[in-house]
Amino acid sequence: MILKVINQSKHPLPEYQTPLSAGLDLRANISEPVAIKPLERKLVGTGLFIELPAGFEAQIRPRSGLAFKHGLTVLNTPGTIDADYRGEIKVLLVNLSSEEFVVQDGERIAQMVVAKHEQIHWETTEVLSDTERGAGGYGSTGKA
Ligand SMILES: O=c1ccn([C@H]2C[C@H](O)[C@@H](COP(=O)(O)OP(=O)(O)OP(=O)(O)O)O2)c(=O)[nH]1
Ligand SMILES: [Mg+2]
Repeated sequence: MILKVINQSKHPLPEYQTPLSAGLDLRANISEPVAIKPLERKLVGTGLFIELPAGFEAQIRPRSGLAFKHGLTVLNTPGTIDADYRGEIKVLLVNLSSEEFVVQDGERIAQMVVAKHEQIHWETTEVLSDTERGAGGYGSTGKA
């Protein structure tokens, strides 16, 4: 699909790193490095503004490498970019490690997955259909 974008960052547009990648890596667009202390969170801009078609959302997800190596993840993962949002795409990073992490300008800090979604209309009812699972959850299938 084609996605309209305004690129106000100093970096090239995000790219799929491999032919079948689901996510486009997003780069930090910052005037100076951003230090994130242990358990601190920082909102980091990308300089990107998009216009998603109706029925689509963009999800902002962590990069597993940063999470594994540095404990750096996206606090609100998956972040939701609504189709009617016209502001800058920002990434809410949180440092879950015991060491400070410094984000550099242009660093790939998260990935964006564009996905279709439904919008529902409620139908209020008194009864839901019977299923084998019923109300079981939270590990219910592991029990004897
Ligand atoms: O990681 C994110 C999450 C959200 N947004 C932008 C796009 C999204 O459309 C808007 C609102 O996000 P959300 O609905 O998650 O936040 P909210 O706390 O419910 O704020 P609002 O009342 O503005 O919807 O903020 C981002 O740039 N990055
Ligand atoms: Mg909201």
